[in-house]
Amino acid sequence: MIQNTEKNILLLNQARLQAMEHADKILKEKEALQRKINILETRLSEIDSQHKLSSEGNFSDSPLALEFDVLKEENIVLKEDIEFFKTKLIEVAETEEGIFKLEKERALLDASLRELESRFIAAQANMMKLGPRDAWWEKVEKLEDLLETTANQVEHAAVILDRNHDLQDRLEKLEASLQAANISKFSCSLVDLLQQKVKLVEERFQACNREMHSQIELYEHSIVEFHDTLSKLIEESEKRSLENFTGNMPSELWSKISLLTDGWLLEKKISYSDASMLREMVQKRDNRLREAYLSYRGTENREVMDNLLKMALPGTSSGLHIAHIAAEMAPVAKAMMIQGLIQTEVGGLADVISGLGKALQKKGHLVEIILPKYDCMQVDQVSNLRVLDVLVQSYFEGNMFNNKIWTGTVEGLPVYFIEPQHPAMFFSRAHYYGEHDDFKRFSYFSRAALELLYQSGKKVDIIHCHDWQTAFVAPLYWDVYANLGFNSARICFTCHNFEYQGTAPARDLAWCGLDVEHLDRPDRMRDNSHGRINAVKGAVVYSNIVTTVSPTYALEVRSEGGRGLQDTLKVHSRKFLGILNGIDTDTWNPCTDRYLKVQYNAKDLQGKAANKAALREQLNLASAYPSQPLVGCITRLVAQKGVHLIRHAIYKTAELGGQFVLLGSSPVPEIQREFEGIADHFQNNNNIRLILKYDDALSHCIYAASDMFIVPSIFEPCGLTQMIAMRYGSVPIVRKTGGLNDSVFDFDDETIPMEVRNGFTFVKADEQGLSSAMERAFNCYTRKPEVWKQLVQKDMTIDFSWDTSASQYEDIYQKAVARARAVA
Ligand SMILES: Nc1ncnc2c1ncn2[C@@H]1O[C@H](COP(=O)(O)OP(=O)(O)O)[C@@H](O)[C@H]1O
Repeated sequence: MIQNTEKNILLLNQARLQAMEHADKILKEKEALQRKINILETRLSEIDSQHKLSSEGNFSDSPLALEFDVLKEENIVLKEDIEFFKTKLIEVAETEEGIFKLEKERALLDASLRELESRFIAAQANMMKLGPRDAWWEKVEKLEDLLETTANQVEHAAVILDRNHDLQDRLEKLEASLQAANISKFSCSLVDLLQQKVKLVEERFQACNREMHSQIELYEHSIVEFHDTLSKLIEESEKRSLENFTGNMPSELWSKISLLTDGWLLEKKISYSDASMLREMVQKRDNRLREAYLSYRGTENREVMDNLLKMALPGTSSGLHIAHIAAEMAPVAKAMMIQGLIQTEVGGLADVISGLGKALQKKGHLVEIILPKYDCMQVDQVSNLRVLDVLVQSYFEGNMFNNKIWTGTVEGLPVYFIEPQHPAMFFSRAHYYGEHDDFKRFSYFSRAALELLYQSGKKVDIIHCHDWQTAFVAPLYWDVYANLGFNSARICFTCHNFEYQGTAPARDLAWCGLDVEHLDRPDRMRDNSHGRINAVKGAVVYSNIVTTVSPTYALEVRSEGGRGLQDTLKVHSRKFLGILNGIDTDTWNPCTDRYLKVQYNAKDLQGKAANKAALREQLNLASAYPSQPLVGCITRLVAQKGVHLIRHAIYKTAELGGQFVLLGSSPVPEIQREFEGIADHFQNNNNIRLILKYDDALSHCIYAASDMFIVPSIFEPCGLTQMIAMRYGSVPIVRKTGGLNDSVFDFDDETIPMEVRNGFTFVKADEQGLSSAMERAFNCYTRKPEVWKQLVQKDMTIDFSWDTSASQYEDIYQKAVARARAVA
């Protein structure tokens, strides 16, 4: 469409050039006309003098004298006509003035068009990234229409010029007639003819004049309208680009610049100081850098680089440089269910990395993620994935190994993927976790990730590692890299689940270059209950900040929930705290969720009902009673999630006359088999459905369709499903533990303010507790539909976004950095 617009602009310019030529012609023609009129006047005066001569010769009484008298009168009339002609010519001149005015407008229009063209070119660069484009296209279409109208008017002006030609022809004929009149000594009939022709010319002139004026008026009107649209378009374009660069897109853009910078540095194309200046500008969201990048994007890499460097002026930055080192990240490396005996932490961590990363980036920090390059990751979720023209070497088991470094953006965040060139092919196993050599794989990765940061010459403020897989980063950083002068950062370690601690024989620590003797001590990395070393313990001891994913869980793990680490956590309690996770409110948004049959919001619950009907149809559930309550449950089927209580909830729902949908699968074969048995049992029951697999799309539909949501966990570090359920208007029924205790507040608990009560809870992990909570929920649903509706609406509007949690992380990061700077 932009190309068409540009074509139209070109056509319009051509038409205008033609119009100018025509205007020149009109001028010339006018001059010619003037000359001819002069000639006519001369001839008439000649005739006059002849007439005089004749009068002096006393022909007054002769018929010739009479004829001369008549002619004299005719001449007078003719003179008057010529005078009239002259007036008309003046009017033509005025018309010319109009044309000149028009010409001026055209010049203005030309300038505006040139500006528009350049804005179009600039806008083209961003066009593909603009959000909803309908309004934009509408404007462009309107502009195109206007251009077309203007072009038509110019064509019309050309027609008028043609008519002027016609007029000239007629004048020529008039002249010829006059000559004829001269030759035949002014016969009366010829004079008549002359008069008629003059009249005709006059009429033509008038018509032409009127038409010209109306065309000029129309043209002027179009120009005004054109300018209006143009300024609106410019205003809108500026607004859009501003929105664009402060909204979601800039993340992507800044991430790209950041990745380019690091790539050039690693490829030794730019110096450390240039790279850090560029990074600082990225951190400050410096507009000059953005503009330089946009204008040189698509040209040679060298050119982009030179121009970005030109922009790199020293400055100060308030944002932090934060590098997350993790084993998962949604949606590119969100762990999948693995059939096998090994229990794996899946799901939650991946969501935290992208959710927290995006929220911190929005707050103005420079956030980077380092992940392993798994062969099974979803590469289609990475933008601009490319391998750097450099190999980063890292130490492992006494040797140096090459690592390929891939870069790309995921959800607008810059991500580095490390692909080890190690014979064991650590991350080409078609699985994320659950390999016999996981300890080796992830200690290798931790070392390589630090090596990447070190070799990039980055002055990172915070290195944030997660769970046992990257817990090695903390001791490696302080025992190895700080000694090399790479010590600007503070280490934050988040344990998402103390169930998994990464233990191994002490000697295995040496693989990644850690000093076994130095670390295999009760106050360092030796496990508290057996002789192995413990990766999570090492991170707790060696990190500057230690967090877990909810305040209640942080309390629980200081007693038996710590799975042996309670004493260590108590010793380090001053740097340990719980921060409740958020949910990704872009992914989990019933107003925009593309998986839903109908999108809806808290004010319009009809949409929710439509999703319930759609899911019932999809799963072949009874649909005779739209208000029959539907209970949902989406979970990994592992002991932590309270599988026996989930099973009980299915039967209890059937007993209470509701419908139950379970989406889940288990890495534990016995549990998987048990639930397959329950699924078979209810196969012909049109109120119970068990879908024993991992299905992201279906999970969205279940959140939207269900009225209640069961989370009966034995322990739950944070839990995301209860928060997602609330956002979709499904009231949670949960056990009071960990993050469930921090996010769900019992509807009937009068010790809590009414406005925060949002679900149904039970304390004891037994069937009675769950049954009683379910009965209370069913009661409220069936007996007090209005109260229930208000509860649903309240739940849907609770803010579970990452914003609050990210602010807490920001706060502890900043305190740690400030302490470090004070010490320095
Ligand atoms: N079978 C499944 N199919 C689709 N999504 C699932 C399934 N099981 C769990 N999930 C998703 O995984 C995430 C679970 O996060 P969380 O509640 O923190 O539990 P976990 O302990 O598994 O990390 C949620 O986003 C949930 O929707």
